[in-house]
Amino acid sequence: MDSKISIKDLSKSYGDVQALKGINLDIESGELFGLIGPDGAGKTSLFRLLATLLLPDSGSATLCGFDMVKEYKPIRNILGYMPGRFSLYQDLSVLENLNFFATVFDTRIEDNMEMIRDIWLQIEPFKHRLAGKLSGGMKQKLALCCALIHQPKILLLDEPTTGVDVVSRSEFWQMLKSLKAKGVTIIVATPYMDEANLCERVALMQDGEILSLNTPAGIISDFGRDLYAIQGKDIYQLLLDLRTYPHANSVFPFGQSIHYTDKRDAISPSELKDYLISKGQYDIEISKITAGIEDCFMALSQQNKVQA
Ligand SMILES: Nc1ncnc2c1ncn2[C@@H]1O[C@H](COP(=O)(O)OP(=O)(O)OP(=O)(O)O)[C@@H](O)[C@H]1O
Repeated sequence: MDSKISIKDLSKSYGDVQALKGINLDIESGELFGLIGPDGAGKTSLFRLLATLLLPDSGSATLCGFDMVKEYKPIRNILGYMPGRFSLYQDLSVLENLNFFATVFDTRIEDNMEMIRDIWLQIEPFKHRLAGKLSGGMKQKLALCCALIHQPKILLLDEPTTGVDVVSRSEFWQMLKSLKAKGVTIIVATPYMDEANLCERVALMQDGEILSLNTPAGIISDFGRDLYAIQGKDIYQLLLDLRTYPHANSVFPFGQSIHYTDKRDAISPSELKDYLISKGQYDIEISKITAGIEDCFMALSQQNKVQA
């Protein structure tokens, strides 16, 4: 069965808040796709519409060829949804949770073991432990097993790695790659820009709109400006001084440095350094760097706000 997702002009508002503003998106069968954006971008609203838990104000979507509104029943059978926050029963054991989700879909754990075996083996030693007593990483693995127990064709994962340690995050992405190899179409929503690089294609979202839709490499190659990392002793004053530099195009704090682009095509770092020294800065280091997804997101977001 073709497990494509096709979204056309999808909009959703809650009162005055326009959560989704005419989203158009096609996701191929078996693709590992990322919805990347900060809190409030509209990722959960899009998932809840696709999971047939909300009705759109306008627009449409098909999943595996089924219409999201008219054919919601077959969609519920071919879709696995792991919501961001609550999805497990904290006062049921690991095994009881899994059994519960299997029963909801009128199936049995043993009939679907092939699909979940790799993940299940990691949590089986804790099968009698209450879900509420599991670590964050273990809860996430159990939630993934529960979302997969009916062998869905499409899997929606809403911020699955939020609040999870680095090792569990990396293990989780490894699991997603194995699921993709089994042919499951996967959409992962995440606020972590670095996770974009683990997807085949991503949509960068903000304020209910898609700012860019491409492969991670394509998004980076569209950045189109020289980017500099600037360090100095007083990072906050450095930020203020750069923001008042007449040639500054963008100035964003980034860890221990400031990421800077200039309005001019070519710049002389020594001229910029002289300006900063004239402002009382010292121990300044300026180095040209390659843009990351977060730099691209900031640039697109700034551009979008200027156009609005
Ligand atoms: N039930 C609701 N009632 C009113 N406003 C809502 C509701 N659900 C979401 N919103 C608003 O819609 C916008 C999009 O929210 P949504 O939850 O879809 O975004 P998100 O990217 O998933 O962010 P988050 O991680 O915070 O959930 C936000 O401004 C949010 O405050």
